[in-house]
Amino acid sequence: MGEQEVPTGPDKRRIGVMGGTFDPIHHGHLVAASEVAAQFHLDEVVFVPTGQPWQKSHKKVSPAEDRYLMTVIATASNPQFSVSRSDIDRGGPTYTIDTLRDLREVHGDADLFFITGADALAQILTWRDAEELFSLSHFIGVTRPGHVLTDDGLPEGGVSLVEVPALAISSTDCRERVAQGEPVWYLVPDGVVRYIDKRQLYRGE
Ligand SMILES: Nc1ncnc2c1ncn2[C@@H]1O[C@H](COP(=O)(O)OP(=O)(O)OP(=O)(O)O)[C@@H](O)[C@H]1O
Ligand SMILES: O=C(O)c1ccc[n+]([C@@H]2O[C@H](COP(=O)([O-])O)[C@@H](O)[C@H]2O)c1
Repeated sequence: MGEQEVPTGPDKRRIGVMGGTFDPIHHGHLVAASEVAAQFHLDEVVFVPTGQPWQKSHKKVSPAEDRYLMTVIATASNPQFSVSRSDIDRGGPTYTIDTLRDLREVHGDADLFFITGADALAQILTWRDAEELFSLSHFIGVTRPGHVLTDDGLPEGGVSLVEVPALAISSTDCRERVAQGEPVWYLVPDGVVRYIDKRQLYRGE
């Protein structure tokens, strides 16, 4: 496993931020967060489920409370992982610039490391206030099967690229499997399988 050197202040807490729609959260998200936490010696990874993901407004997205609870269930057993309601409670469309400002208020002068898959990293220049994002957090792009990981066009020194164990899992595929009556065991944590069943999510989609 690689060890990563990135600029940081002395004795500052190092906090990973894993933003996502998490509809549902799956093992691809969890492995990415775990691997980055290990390689970057993070003290904590905060998972932040989106409120309204504006770039997914053409898609049906499950209620925020269901996505929040699945994220809590999936991360509960890891003492390094926590979940923030910041994007959900702010209301309106979710912009990462707001997420990072909120986390800065809560975590003082900690170093923030925003974790994105290769697909999300490729879109980052379309995000609100893209140029300012890099002054609030370091960005970590992780490999994802089917996507090319590159920092082309992104600010020098603002992004690290990291190889994580390849899990060809997507939330879209999980939703489609449930809709077709196929299993999602071992693609998502056991408690999330049970929660999807209990709340009858993704049926008939
Ligand atoms: N299998 C995976 N490997 C690495 N990164 C991933 C993986 N799945 C998702 N990510 C990253 O996790 C973050 C949140 O992803 P998101 O919640 O949109 O999941 P998704 O599987 O891409 O969902 P959907 O299929 O609904 O678009 C994004 O930065 C995304 O790139
Ligand atoms: O800030 C933006 O404009 C922006 C646009 C699209 C996505 N994001 C963030 O990127 C993360 C992954 O988003 P998604 O839609 O792939 O789940 C999540 O934290 C989103 O809030 C942020």
